[in-house]
Amino acid sequence: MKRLIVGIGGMTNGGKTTLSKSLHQRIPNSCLIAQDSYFKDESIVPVDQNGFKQFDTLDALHMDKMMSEVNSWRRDPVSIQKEKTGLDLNLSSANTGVFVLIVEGFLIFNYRPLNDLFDKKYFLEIPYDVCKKRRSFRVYTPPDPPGYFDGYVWPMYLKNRQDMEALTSEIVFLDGLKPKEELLATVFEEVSKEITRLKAAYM
Ligand SMILES: Nc1ncnc2c1ncn2[C@@H]1O[C@H](COP(=O)(O)OP(=O)(O)O)[C@@H](O)[C@H]1O
Ligand SMILES: O=C(O)c1ccc[n+]([C@@H]2O[C@H](COP(=O)([O-])O)[C@@H](O)[C@H]2O)c1
Repeated sequence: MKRLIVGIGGMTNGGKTTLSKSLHQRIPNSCLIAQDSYFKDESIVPVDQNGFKQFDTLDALHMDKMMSEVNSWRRDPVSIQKEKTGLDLNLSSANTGVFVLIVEGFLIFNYRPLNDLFDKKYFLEIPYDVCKKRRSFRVYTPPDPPGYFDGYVWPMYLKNRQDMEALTSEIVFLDGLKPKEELLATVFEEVSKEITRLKAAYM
């Protein structure tokens, strides 16, 4: 049984969730893990010197829990898939197939233990004004307070991006302004090639 782990990183509102969900739908035997399911409760997230809650850092996330999910999949992708989809796989397809884990999130390449696991890394980027506009339509829990984007989110993006580039390489940067269908086609084609390569190596 072969495994492939694909990372869909990117800026806030770059289009990670949209792309990852479509990719998951298109790829058989795939699972999806989203980093924003692992935010700590706001009551334990500290504020910075400006009074802004510090959500845009690894400390705001239960990365231990996220890693344990990822490692469960690595140990036994068939069981995890069955758990998530309710569908059983026959043994021969379980043995010969390629299982794909899609991991999406804004800090997935900043966390070394996770970053080390990716076979393919994509990063969706969009310009400042588009990012600010898309974010203004999103309602997080808790919602962004006034001034949060310019006072906290954007400066943290710049810092996190610098840290990411110091830590990792081989990232494919994607222009998040491109139509959703085009982004999906690009990534799907590359991942499909990798699946074919792994299948051939298996035979
Ligand atoms: N390629 C795209 N072109 C235009 N809008 C997009 C594109 N991808 C996503 N969006 C929109 O941008 C917003 C944020 O998308 P989302 O996938 O939730 O981003 P992220 O998960 O990176 O925060 C949503 O309103 C979504 O419909
Ligand atoms: O999902 C949550 O619980 C949550 C609570 C507060 C804030 N967030 C924001 O979620 C952002 C990352 O998610 P995303 O989908 O915008 O990439 C990050 O910029 C945080 O400020 C997310």
